[in-house]
Amino acid sequence: MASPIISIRNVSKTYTSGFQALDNINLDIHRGEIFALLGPNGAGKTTLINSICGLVNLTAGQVTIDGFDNVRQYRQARRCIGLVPQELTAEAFEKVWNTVSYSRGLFGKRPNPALIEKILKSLSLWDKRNNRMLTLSGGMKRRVLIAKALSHEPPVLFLDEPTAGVDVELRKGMWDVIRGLKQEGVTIILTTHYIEEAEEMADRVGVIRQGRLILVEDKHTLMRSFGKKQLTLELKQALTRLPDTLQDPHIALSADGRQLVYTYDTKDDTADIAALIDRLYRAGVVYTDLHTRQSSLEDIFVDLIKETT
Ligand SMILES: Nc1ncnc2c1ncn2[C@@H]1O[C@H](COP(=O)(O)OP(=O)(O)OP(=O)(O)O)[C@@H](O)[C@H]1O
Repeated sequence: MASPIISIRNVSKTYTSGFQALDNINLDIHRGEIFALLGPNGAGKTTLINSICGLVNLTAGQVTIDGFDNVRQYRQARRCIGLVPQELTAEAFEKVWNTVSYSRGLFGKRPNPALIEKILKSLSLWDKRNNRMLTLSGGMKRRVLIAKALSHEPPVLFLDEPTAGVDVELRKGMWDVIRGLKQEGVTIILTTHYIEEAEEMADRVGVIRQGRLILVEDKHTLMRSFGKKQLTLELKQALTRLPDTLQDPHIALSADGRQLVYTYDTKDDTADIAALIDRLYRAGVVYTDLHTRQSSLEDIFVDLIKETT
């Protein structure tokens, strides 16, 4: 297997306040993947990103980026990274084209107007290139920050809450941009509060809680192994209680007695829908409709966070 593009070994961070924000994190990021870092507020996501990018001094441990140690070889390591911070900071009076070109210059790269044009076009910012930053909407400002982060052609892009406060349509547009970057070979690490965002895009998911990485898993494997399915039957007549023949830990009656919900593991071969239907028939339970629902990454995430509380 190819060497990881980022390697994080035994990383801990205790702020000067004495607060331990990261506790012995070990993680490899694969080349070309989209890795989503999930966790509740204050879990340590931004601290981890900032630690990798060399913006936070590590208390212990080591990070290498494309083989470069992010402390001893800071300049080389930093060149490999584009960082889009959570906060929308921008030079208000600067024009879009200038601010993006300037960012490239900061990394000692020669001007490359054709590249800047390509980046601005891919982010639908081309017609805004002569606008001053203060005239842009929040969604546009965020895209300018992505353009700045990409201006020096880094192989790795960090996106801290890329779609926070962005409306649904723009969020979907942003997802397309991120997918496009992956197709160009950029490795992407993002944090998000919108679990749907991770479900939509991530190849792998990491869950961080109270400074500890409690799970790292391929998204599809995670959804298969933790996923549950629910079969809901709309009853013709409300029941006051479940008939004795239907007493089963997998079967529940809704509070109003109008729905019967059968929950089963997607990987459980013993889940037998035909047998359930037969039991309902024998118990004289008549239903008018039925539908199934697969648990989302959000359900899994909420369960995970609960379990480790
Ligand atoms: N400079 C600092 N000094 C002291 N404590 C800090 C500092 N920066 C962050 N913290 C604390 O470290 C913890 C982790 O913060 P961090 O911003 O990494 O969390 P997060 O997972 O990114 O949260 P959010 O989802 O709210 O952005 C929080 O409890 C925060 O208060």
